[in-house]
Amino acid sequence: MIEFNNVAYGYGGRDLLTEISLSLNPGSFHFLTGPSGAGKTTFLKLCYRELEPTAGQIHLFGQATRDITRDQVAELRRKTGVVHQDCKFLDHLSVAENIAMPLSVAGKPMDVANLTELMAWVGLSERADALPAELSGGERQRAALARAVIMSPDVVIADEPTGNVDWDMSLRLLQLLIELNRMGKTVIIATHDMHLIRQAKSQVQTRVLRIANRRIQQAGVDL
Ligand SMILES: Nc1ncnc2c1ncn2[C@@H]1O[C@H](COP(=O)(O)OP(=O)(O)OP(=O)(O)O)[C@@H](O)[C@H]1O
Repeated sequence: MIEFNNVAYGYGGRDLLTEISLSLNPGSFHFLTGPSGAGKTTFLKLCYRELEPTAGQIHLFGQATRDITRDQVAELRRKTGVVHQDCKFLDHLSVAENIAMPLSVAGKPMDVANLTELMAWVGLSERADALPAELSGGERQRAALARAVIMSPDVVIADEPTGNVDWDMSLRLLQLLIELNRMGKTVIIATHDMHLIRQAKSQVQTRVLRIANRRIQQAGVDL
């Protein structure tokens, strides 16, 4: 589903990531960890073709990213739901309208029942008409997750989804991501939080990837 073949990426001519070869299978659950500035967000951006590698090849859904057309990029983005680290919203629109935004951008009709169900799933039914500025950190993250999955993507990528929330909320967010994985979605989570990884390991088969020395290694079982 996501294949890296001897990939390198750097900003300004200096490699940040190098010799990355790995394969993420459909339905798998991955954590990506590593020190601040190691390149986690950069790696995730390569996984949804926000960035193209400076060397090597990436295949997403069987397609070489280098060769794909603009239309195919749009299609590929629809298959991948992303929860960004800073989860931005359109401040003048309600939470429900923000969550439904990917549908309007794609020119798809809004299925109200589906939106209602999705809002209930993330526990935001009561906040549908609120403005983003009125949400707590945990509510923002859950709204961002709902927005990321409204197009029924095959892959869900979350960049530090629990960075600014307490432990109870972290567990709640993790639970939602585990549920998505049980529905068959491939899940990739970047996090510093080893407690979160341990918690997930007790519930779901996960692979932990760690960035060290510009390379990505599979972490051992000692986490
Ligand atoms: N657009 C950019 N231009 C130049 N340098 C960048 C750019 N984006 C990121 N970097 C640099 O690349 C390095 C890796 O950034 P990245 O955000 O991928 O790391 P990270 O592991 O996600 O960090 P954190 O855990 O702090 O979020 C950092 O040194 C960062 O300053």
